[in-house]
Amino acid sequence: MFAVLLLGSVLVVLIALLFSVCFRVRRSAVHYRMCAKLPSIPRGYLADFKLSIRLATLKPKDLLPYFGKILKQYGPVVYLNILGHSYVLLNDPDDIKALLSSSQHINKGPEYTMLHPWLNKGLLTSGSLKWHSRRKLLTNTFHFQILETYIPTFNKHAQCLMRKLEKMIGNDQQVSIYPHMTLCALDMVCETIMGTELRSQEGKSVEYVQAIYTVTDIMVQRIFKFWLWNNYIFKMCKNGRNFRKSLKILHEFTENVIKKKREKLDNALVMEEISLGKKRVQSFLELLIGLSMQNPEVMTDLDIREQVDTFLFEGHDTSSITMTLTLILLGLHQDIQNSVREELYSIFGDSEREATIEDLRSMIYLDRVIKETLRLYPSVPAITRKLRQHLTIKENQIPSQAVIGVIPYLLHREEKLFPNPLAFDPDRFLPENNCSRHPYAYIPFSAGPRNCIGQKYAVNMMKTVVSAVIRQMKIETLGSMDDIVVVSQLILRPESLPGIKITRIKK
Ligand code: HEM
Repeated sequence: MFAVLLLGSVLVVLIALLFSVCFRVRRSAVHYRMCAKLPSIPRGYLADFKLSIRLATLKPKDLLPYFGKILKQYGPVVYLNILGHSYVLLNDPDDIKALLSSSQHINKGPEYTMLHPWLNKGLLTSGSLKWHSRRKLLTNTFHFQILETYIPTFNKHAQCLMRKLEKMIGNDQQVSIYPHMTLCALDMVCETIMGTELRSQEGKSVEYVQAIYTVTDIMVQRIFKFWLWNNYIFKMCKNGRNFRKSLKILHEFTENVIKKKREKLDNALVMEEISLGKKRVQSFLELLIGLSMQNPEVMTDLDIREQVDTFLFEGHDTSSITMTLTLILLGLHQDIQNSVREELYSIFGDSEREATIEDLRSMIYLDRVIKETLRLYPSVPAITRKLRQHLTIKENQIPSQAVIGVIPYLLHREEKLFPNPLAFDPDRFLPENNCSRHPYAYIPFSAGPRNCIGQKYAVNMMKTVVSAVIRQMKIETLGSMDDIVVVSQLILRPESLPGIKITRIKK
């Protein structure tokens, strides 16, 4: 009897396995049949293998131009088979709208899993279920009334930056502003969102910033170098060891930020008020700590750390490169810089007072300058999604499980969307020019339900810093636009930038 039962069970398991294999093979066959109908670069085992090798061996600075060439030759919809994985590049605003505006296609591509050891399932990397509840929760902490309270902190750190830049005035030295902008942005994000002073501009968190560079650099290498995909191989190689070392620095840093905040809130009464919802929640870290007290299983320490890591990274790295490039581009276009300064004089006159939220709103021309900087150099140069269902775009149907890549860096340089695309011209964003443009032709903050939660925050921060500099200093860039060399490392990073010369403006 026992033997019959055992035999029966084995049979059931075998049949289930057989069905599962058949289902997968069938699904895979359907998948590849649908992919075969998509416009593509030359196909075949050899061509696919060559493509994978090419991507793995390209220099980082050549990646975006390489995808640019592919899109020019085969686009705007191109299928790529990278080691058996289906990728589809989209470069038409209508198709991009179909993808990004959908509430179905909100799961990120597999490259984001490389971020998991660092950001775990923070807002940027989480999948649908967790993402929905967290996004709803955290959106409140970016309400415009809360953003307004951040302006004095932005001013404080902008003034600290000014004091550092002033030391570089007049001694004919070439200034590399990117490291200064990075630390300034980090101080701002940490103090506003986390409510904790970092003083990185005073030389306190250099190790953290260096660790971010190491981690993002290694992650991008891993995305394209398929032999590093395997966890064991990765762990054993030099890159894997450096990655772990830097990760330790990053996690200790954020754990410290959280610890400091917890200490600040250690006053039992304040804690009680937060958990009872009596106190107005000011920073998002307070909100998360308050929730973890009410419901420790729903908001664990790891849950808090993943959001802190995500917001510190996304918040400072994206804005610092944009502020740097805005100043460099203004230094290359003196007429545009003068127009920005005129606008600032019309707002502030000769006064040296700090900017208010109303002032920032009045900086309409500077707004266009920042938009144009983000057009040429979107801080997030590429976005991916993994389809959970088929996606229909015009005559093409892309199967579920395919990974879609949208590359704002290339989209924003399309001649038919932005004539003379390499020219720096803020007037492209005059209302009369905006209204005839497709809303998905310009997407530096992405679009749809998974767009950037920090967009307004970032614009306020960038206007505060750039206006503080341009009100008091003349920037001259020593070089040309060709000297701006950027690479895609999940976010845009400079490979080399022209230096600038700073002169004080005589009043
Ligand atoms: C120039 C500044 C910025 C740019 C260009 C930018 C751009 C973007 C883009 C394109 C995305 C979508 C990424 C994707 O789909 O993979 C995104 C997401 C995100 N950004 Fe920003 N960002 C900026 C500043 C900020 C700031 C200041 C913060 C926070 C303080 C922030 C927090 C986030 C978060 C948390 C997400 C994930 C949102 C989600 O998936 O729901 N960003 N950002």
